[in-house]
Amino acid sequence: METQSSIPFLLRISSIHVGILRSDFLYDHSMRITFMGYINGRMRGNVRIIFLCVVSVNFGVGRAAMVMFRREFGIVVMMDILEVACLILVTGAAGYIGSHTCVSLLEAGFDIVAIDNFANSKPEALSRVQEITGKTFSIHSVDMLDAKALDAVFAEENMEAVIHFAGLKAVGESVAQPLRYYENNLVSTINLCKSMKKHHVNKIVFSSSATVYGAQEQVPLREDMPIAPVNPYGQTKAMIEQILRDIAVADDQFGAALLRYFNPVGAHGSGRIGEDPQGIPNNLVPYVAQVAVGKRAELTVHGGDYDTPDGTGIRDYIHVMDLAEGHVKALSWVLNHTGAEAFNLGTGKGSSVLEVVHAFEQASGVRIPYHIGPRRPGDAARSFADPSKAQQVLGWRATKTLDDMCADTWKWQKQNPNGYGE
Ligand SMILES: O=c1ccn([C@@H]2O[C@H](COP(=O)(O)OP(=O)(O)O[C@H]3O[C@H](CO)[C@@H](O)[C@H](O)[C@H]3O)[C@@H](O)[C@H]2O)c(=O)[nH]1
Repeated sequence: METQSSIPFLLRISSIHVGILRSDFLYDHSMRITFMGYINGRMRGNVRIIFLCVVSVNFGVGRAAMVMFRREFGIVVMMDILEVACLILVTGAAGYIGSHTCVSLLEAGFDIVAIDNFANSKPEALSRVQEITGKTFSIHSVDMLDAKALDAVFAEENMEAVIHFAGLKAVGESVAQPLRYYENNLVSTINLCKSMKKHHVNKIVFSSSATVYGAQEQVPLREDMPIAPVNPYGQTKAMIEQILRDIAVADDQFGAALLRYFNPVGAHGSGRIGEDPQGIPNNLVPYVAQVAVGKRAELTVHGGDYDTPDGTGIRDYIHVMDLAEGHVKALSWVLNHTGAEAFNLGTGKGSSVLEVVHAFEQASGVRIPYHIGPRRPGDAARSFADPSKAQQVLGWRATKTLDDMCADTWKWQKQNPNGYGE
């Protein structure tokens, strides 16, 4: 496996522009391959025509470095004969990781189609994605258990690939309601794969989870370790990974990136989008943020007697914007590859519960009251990634620190004490 970053694209003749060339003219439009005819100003019988073929398929990298003419006068004829229109379906787009990934996709130059049933998320998240990026996209309010409604989206839009986030995700709830989890997560994915096949869409990035590893003794966790999920939520992630692997065996055009996230936290740097848990947060950082903003009295630390330096559990927290960038890299990879591959998306560095609490206190300037309670059933003492495969194959690595994660979470929480509201 080698790092690969070129992007396939659709070609279409889009437009012809004729204009006056001024000094420092800059034609800056990523995502286009532009064929330029330049007629210079000295029209003395020997009109010189210079054809330049300008290639920009860099999805945002070095946009401004495209073409610069330094001529005082002249006529420029620009014919956009080829246009990249790489349209990506994002399922569960309004969710926490989905909405942040939409921002990264749009900023990288992809077009998106968003679908969500808004069972656990708010349309406001997508309005804010449009506000942050200044870009619009179509939004379909669709429950993926409704195969017909889902297929209608495929019939209407001409997608290249899918990023599949949609699914139920609460571990405790999955133990209490296993059938609901198996039905929702598996049937919606099967409906998705059927529509993909019918409409010849054969590339997918799947939102898996480090939870598929279960309670492993050995850390860091590597993709080639056997997986052994310990709750129905984790089982659904492992089963979907297997479904996608099986499709890849049956269809040699099919490509799937299975992204195993560690502990996503943080928010977009604008503070406009972030995690908006329903009810009492199950996860550490949203809970700490709600204590800091005064919505909860104190944190219960689940166990202070683990075999770790301060006795509290260790996890690999990863900034949600690093994770979002990981999806863009995985998408670029999957568009150029077939087969199914799992990738850990983590930092490779573990932090204890108390380290998180103290980093949050630093970032917010607010003291976080806590007490040490009993261990939470099913929790491992430590879990962190070996992220080297994603680095080598996708060319991705996390860059943000725990302090960045806490600062951005705090900004979001302070600006939006009630999340996206009603
Ligand atoms: O109120 C709380 C909540 C959590 N913790 C501790 O904080 C750490 C992190 O817990 P949490 O934020 O709930 O994350 P995980 O239990 O590691 O699970 C997350 O990470 C998994 C991936 O490894 C995902 O699959 C899960 O969906 C996601 O909830 C653990 O040591 C917990 O015991 C507390 O002490 N108090």
